[in-house]
Amino acid sequence: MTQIQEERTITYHTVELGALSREGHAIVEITELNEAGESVTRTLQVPAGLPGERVTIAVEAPQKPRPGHRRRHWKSRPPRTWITEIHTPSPLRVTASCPVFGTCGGCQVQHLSYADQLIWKRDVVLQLLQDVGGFVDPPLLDTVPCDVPWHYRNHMRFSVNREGLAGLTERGLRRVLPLAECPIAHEQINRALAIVNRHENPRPQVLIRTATANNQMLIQPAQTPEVTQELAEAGIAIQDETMDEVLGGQTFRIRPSSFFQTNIPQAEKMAQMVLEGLLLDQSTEQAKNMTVVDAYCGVGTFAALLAPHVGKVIAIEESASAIKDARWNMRDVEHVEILKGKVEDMLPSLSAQIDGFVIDPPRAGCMPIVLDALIQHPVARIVYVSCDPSTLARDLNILCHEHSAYRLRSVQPLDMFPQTAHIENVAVLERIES
Ligand SMILES: C[S@@+](CC[C@H](N)C(=O)[O-])C[C@H]1O[C@@H](n2cnc3c(N)ncnc32)[C@H](O)[C@@H]1O
Repeated sequence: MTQIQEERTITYHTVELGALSREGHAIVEITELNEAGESVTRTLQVPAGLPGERVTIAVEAPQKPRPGHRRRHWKSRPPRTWITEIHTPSPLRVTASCPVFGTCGGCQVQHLSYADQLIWKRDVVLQLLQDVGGFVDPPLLDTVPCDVPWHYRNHMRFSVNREGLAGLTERGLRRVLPLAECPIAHEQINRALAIVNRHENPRPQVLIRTATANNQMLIQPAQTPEVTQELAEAGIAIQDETMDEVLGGQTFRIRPSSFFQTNIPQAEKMAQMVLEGLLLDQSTEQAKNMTVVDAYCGVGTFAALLAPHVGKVIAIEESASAIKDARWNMRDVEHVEILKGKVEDMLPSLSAQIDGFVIDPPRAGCMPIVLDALIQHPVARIVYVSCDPSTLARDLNILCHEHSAYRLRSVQPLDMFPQTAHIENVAVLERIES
């Protein structure tokens, strides 16, 4: 069936859904006739669908540019697809708790039971380690669950609509969905959002970061004295420049533009994995003689937690604001050297004898020059913290197979972002003695 609504062409198809893609959408193939009457098969991603389900989907043809209008995007966008009716639901389906799930671009797998989210995430990592990493039988552990998989995000970026209301953007569109509350945002953020939205927000975005150990909060742009007063009456202390958060028993000062872990209970577990991975098989005395590098150190999270256990920590970070925070956070630690710059620039010229590395790069993974340095000067142990399993698998392949410099000891998926398709991993590598 085809409907034309306000120049939007929508076709409807009743289909059986295939596997979940890495983006958390169900894959399906549909065959249609094109304008020339030829049969064309397309692969589509169906949000909020699950493998094996029989559903009717609506497929919206991308709008053609109007005559005389320049194209905004060079690449044509995939058609918007949504489920209009579920005929046979999957046994793994649960009712999503959020009223805008499926429409909002924030979460992808709220409709999949939490136990199955964990299994699916491990399967995604396994596939990538095999296909991209070249590991036949990788030492992959089960996904570590988040004890409470809701209201975990301590940092949210909201967009503002024409009426000045802050919310999340609709999947595939730029329309803002004003929100009463978001089920993955920390409760303190939801309380603040409700207050901020009593007033017209003048800027296109509102960024809210909350502490979980106390009532401190950072909001950008700065709020008016009236809003700040209303927040104070709700028990929220708006900070001017920095806020304090506690992780691993230590207090970290954080500026709005510095990176900090988003899910504190899971970050506690991750920090423990980093320490154990790096210090494995080392006696307390041996560890005290180690020099370790915390590359991409942010505000110094791992460096500060490692410092009490090792002889020296070298922490490297490029962001000026994170470096300011890291210097403050480790102001009383003598055996930490904090270097401001890009890891790819600093690493090749490090002269110290290094015993271990923590690397926690952005989604793009490590640049070839960083991997080269790790291969040319192999260290006993690397703990690689990754927020993108595809770049992790690529880098592990280079370190372990293309150059056979390291053996992969373990890969531990950790659910930092429940209800979403994001997957965090901690991989432990050890040098192969030549
Ligand atoms: C995923 S965060 C990890 C931060 C830290 N390990 C933590 O747990 O809080 C990545 C960090 O790397 C920094 N960064 C990104 N590219 C970099 C580069 N080429 N050299 C140095 N730091 C970089 C970012 O500013 C960010 O602070």
